[in-house]
Amino acid sequence: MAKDHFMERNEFELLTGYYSPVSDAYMKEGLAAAMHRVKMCQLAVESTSDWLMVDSWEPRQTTYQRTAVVLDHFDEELNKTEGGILTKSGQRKPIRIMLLAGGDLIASFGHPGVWDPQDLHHIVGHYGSVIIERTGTDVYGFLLSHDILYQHRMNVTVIKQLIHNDISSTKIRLFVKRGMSIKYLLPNPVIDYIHAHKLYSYTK
Ligand SMILES: Nc1ncnc2c1ncn2[C@@H]1O[C@H](COP(=O)(O)OP(=O)(O)OP(=O)(O)O)[C@@H](O)[C@H]1O
Ligand SMILES: NC(=O)c1ccc[n+]([C@@H]2O[C@H](COP(=O)(O)O)[C@@H](O)[C@H]2O)c1
Repeated sequence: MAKDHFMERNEFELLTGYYSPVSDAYMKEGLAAAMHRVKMCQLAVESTSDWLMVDSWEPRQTTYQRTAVVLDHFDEELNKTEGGILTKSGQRKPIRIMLLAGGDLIASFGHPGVWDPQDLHHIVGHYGSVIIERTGTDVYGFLLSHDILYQHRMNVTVIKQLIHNDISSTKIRLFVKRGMSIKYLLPNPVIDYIHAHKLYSYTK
């Protein structure tokens, strides 16, 4: 959906998208070890996408890295180390980095103590965000009500979900735990990997 959005407009040329799985230091209940999550993301993009990739810097970190710091990492690697993108004219141009997230993640910007306001200015003001609508979250209402998001609203692109997709990784993990089928909910190589490594307390 994000790709379609950018292909339809001439504002940006979409270069690539990176999955950046959170490190084990985040300690979110139910998550598999980072090495498995990286592998599953790799299997997913290899089998389904010509523009998505996986970056393993964040999951390799031994301490939790806030999202603002993760975006800085991409900026450092793509724009400072690489010098941006080489254009046809032989010149280098800086790459615009943005946070691609679902509506629920953006709604968490309003949860007290979860995000540092300085980080939010950095993420949305300096980088910008592409938000995919998600069932259960009123993204437009939230954009209006949240002071920092509203201040940087020109840097926020909301993408409408034309077909509602309420798939959730928590539900997928629960299905596996209960021995229920996850066929058609994830790419087959990922399903095979989950079963082969007995992730999410899967027992036959
Ligand atoms: N069905 C969906 N529609 C839109 N965005 C989604 C959807 N599922 C996940 N995302 C987005 O993908 C990113 C990663 O999500 P995460 O790994 O936390 O999984 P999740 O499905 O949101 O987890 P949970 O089941 O706990 O809600 C977040 O930005 C989230 O908003
Ligand atoms: N302060 C922050 O930078 C902050 C806060 C909450 C979640 N996040 C990020 O959001 C993503 C999703 O987190 P949850 O699965 O907890 O919703 C993770 O990548 C996490 O690092 C960042």
